[in-house]
Amino acid sequence: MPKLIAPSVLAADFANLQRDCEMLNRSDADWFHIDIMDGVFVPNISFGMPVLRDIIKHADKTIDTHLMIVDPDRYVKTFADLGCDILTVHYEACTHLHRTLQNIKAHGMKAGVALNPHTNVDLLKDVIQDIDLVCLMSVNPGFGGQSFIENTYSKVSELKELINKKGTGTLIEIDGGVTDKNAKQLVAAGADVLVAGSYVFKSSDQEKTVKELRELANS
Ligand SMILES: O=C(CO)[C@@H](O)[C@H](O)COP(=O)(O)O
Repeated sequence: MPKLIAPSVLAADFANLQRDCEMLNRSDADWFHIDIMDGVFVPNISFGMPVLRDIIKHADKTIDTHLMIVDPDRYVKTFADLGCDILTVHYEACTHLHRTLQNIKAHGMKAGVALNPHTNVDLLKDVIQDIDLVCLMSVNPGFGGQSFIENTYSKVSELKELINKKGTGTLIEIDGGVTDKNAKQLVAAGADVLVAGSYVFKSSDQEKTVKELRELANS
């Protein structure tokens, strides 16, 4: 399976969201990565349902939604109704993670779990068979444009080993500080999906950057 690129819309120009969505539609991006932040689980607020509705209206690719919110169960139905394809919740925000994952799947979405940089991948060993995607945070969640945490490579390898051992086919997504400098090493360690925000949207030729990052990840 080819390695996937999921540009993070958090780094888009919010005054020109339709333009940026159309750029992603034209580009080699595989998914739209959407960050929802509540100002409680993380010290930042991104955007909510009305903005997400408009993004989805203009997006013609898989909608990969990363919830950085407390008590995500409250909104599972809402995100399903809006048209999200993948719904990722934080391990650290879920008291009953297994129940939350079943809830997401019951609403017709793929279920993802994100881990903060300090959270050990071993904690997923009893639930990995219920997870479609693990999002390893390679920065502390809450903001775009931060530096990649080098310890991520060993976490990817450990997680890949767990997934292979259990034979679950769970995808590994890396989120935070992804660039051409770390993409190849992340893929070599076992990553399947690379999220890139600033690296794509702050570049002078965004479509070309997506194309080159995708080629690099699959070389
Ligand atoms: O979830 C987050 C941040 O919390 C990410 O999705 C960022 O949006 C990635 O941005 P860059 O680090 O690539 O700028």
